[in-house]
Amino acid sequence: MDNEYKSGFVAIIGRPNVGKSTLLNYIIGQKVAIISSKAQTTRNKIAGIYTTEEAQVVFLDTPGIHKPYNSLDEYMEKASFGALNEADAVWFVVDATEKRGGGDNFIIERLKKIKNTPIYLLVNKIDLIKKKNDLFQAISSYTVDSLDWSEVYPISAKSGEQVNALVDDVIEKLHPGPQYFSKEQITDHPERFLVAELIREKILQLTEQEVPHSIAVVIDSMKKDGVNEKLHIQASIVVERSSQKNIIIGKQGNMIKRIGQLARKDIENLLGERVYLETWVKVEARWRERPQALQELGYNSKQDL
Ligand SMILES: Nc1nc2c(ncn2[C@@H]2O[C@H](COP(=O)(O)OP(=O)(O)OP(=O)(O)O)[C@@H](O)[C@H]2O)c(=O)[nH]1
Repeated sequence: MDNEYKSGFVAIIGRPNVGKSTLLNYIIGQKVAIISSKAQTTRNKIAGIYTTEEAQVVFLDTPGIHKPYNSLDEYMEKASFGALNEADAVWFVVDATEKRGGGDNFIIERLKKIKNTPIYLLVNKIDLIKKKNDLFQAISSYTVDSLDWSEVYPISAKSGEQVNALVDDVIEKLHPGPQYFSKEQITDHPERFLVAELIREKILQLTEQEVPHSIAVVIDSMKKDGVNEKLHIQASIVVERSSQKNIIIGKQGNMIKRIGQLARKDIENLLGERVYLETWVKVEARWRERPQALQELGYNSKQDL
């Protein structure tokens, strides 16, 4: 009988928008990675921590992979492949409703270089597939002329179908190891980071087109003046052009108000306390192309890779 405590790292990788963050959130049961229907939502490697009496699994959620375009994209790509080197297992997630494409092949080629680590194929969004044959075709497009997957799981990160079996399976394959984090901890990122991500999530959800990729959110301060006081959070929303600033502020400040209201609700749920949220919108021309600006805005390669 094997009573030893097990632990390990599982990297979740895949093209943008395939449902990696949704899967992580389903498993952890709390909002640790932000979700939106716009691609490239996840920028930093986020560890979700799943702890049971028998095992602890640290999940590394990686930014979606695509061809590097600017400094920020390069940073995102490095973060994704960096996570693979720390992993005891890799979950490659694909979208059952999308055809296998160049982006998938690019990742598959990189995955081929990994030795001695179980690599799973997760065919996600099966709740959207109506015909059995369509699912069969989706799966076989990733199994033929591809990697020799350790396991193949058709799943739905949204409804949770097959997700528990998948988690049990990966735990089964982990080696004995220590419990790295306390059982209450669900992520290793500081609260500030999660708070900033929740604000960014609301902007992504409420604005359209060019604005989303040109924003960063920085938490300037988080403090409490007294025991019974609300937690006072000051946040800056950084954009690249003044036209974007106008969009985020909205007519008579309506947009920024709405962003603040929705973000505050989620932040209060996350932290379990009342929050007073103050936001400013700042213009920083071309911040995505300047490594210095990326560092200042918290995309610190030394710290995060
Ligand atoms: N129907 C359905 N939708 C899903 C499922 N999983 C994810 N989605 C949706 O797909 C979209 C993208 O999900 P995310 O979890 O943000 O995808 P991601 O892979 O983390 O995206 P990036 O952060 O851009 O890399 C969201 O609108 C999700 O609600 C699923 O199993 N079924």
